[in-house]
Amino acid sequence: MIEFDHLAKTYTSQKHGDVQALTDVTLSVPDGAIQGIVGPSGAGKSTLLRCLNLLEQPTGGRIVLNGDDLTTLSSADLRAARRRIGTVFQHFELLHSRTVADNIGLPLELAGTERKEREARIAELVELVGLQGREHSFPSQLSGGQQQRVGIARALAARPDVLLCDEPTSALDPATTSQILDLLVHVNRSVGVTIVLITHELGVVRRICTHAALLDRGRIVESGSVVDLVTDAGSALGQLIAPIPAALAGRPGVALITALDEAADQPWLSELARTFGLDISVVAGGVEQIGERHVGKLAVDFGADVDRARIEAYFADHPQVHLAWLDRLHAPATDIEEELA
Ligand SMILES: Nc1ncnc2c1ncn2[C@@H]1O[C@H](COP(=O)(O)OP(=O)(O)OP(=O)(O)O)[C@@H](O)[C@H]1O
Repeated sequence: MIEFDHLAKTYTSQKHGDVQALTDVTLSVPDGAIQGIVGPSGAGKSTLLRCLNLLEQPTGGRIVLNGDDLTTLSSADLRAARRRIGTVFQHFELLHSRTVADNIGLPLELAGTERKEREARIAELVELVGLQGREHSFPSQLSGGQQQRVGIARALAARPDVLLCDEPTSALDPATTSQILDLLVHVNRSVGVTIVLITHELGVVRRICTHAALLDRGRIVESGSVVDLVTDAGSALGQLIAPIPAALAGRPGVALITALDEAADQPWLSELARTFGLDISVVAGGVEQIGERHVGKLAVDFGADVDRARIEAYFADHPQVHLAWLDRLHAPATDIEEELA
């Protein structure tokens, strides 16, 4: 478990004075989660990342990793703690004069691991990330996706508790992005490493994250499991991850109906229409795969004159399906939405 506990970071410089990059960040990341952190430019994502990988000292609050407070470590303990956090970078950051194997083994070399043990670990990692046969290639001989595979293997070399991914796919084309995201899920499941992923791309969150947090102006505005967020009609972050068209906001008689897994596949919509003799139409949404879950999210038009109490009574009897009238919801934060689109 990683706990950000009222974390704060203020940069002080003569030129800009005090800049409060993180104000009061409180967030728990469960073991084995893939935690996405999204936010507009300047929200504090990089600062949060640099505090977590111990490159930056917070000015307030704590970061607790499996019970250890990382913000109060001595410099000797700091070195050991850094090994518990592997970082995957946006632009790979490989050493171009070193082969794939030597890049992957670098953290072990720096930690003084003996050669035989290092070689065995490198072989394991090469297989894990699917780079068999490329061990002796140099980074310049690899595609972007292959270079990121090296970056992921290197970050895992010292068996960290946390894999910190900083925009890991934003330098890659869509097909390669998809392969790298699959690899991150594979690594998460097979090694059990917790992943914290900083991204601008909501599609990445939708595709692989189990948990998400929205950071804005140095604060966590919203956080939770992705499934809870996208099935909560009042969640602005859920709306960003799995949007219903903004044009429908506030339209009378339109409700957002959400359902999970088996419930998402049930013919409850036609049952509803039959039971009440209603003409209803689905105006947006569908059933989507979000991570491993099946999430049904539909905007349904019951007509402006519908007897809401009767419909609500039906949903009260069907707790696996949720209903929220769109004209009773708050408008989503469109400025953040535009930046993250
Ligand atoms: N070394 C620094 N000195 C002073 N201010 C800084 C420093 N690094 C970041 N900041 C400021 O802190 C705030 C948060 O910046 P940060 O880079 O963490 O945001 P971000 O969400 O990662 O943005 P982006 O997505 O554009 O990279 C911004 O106002 C930024 O100007």
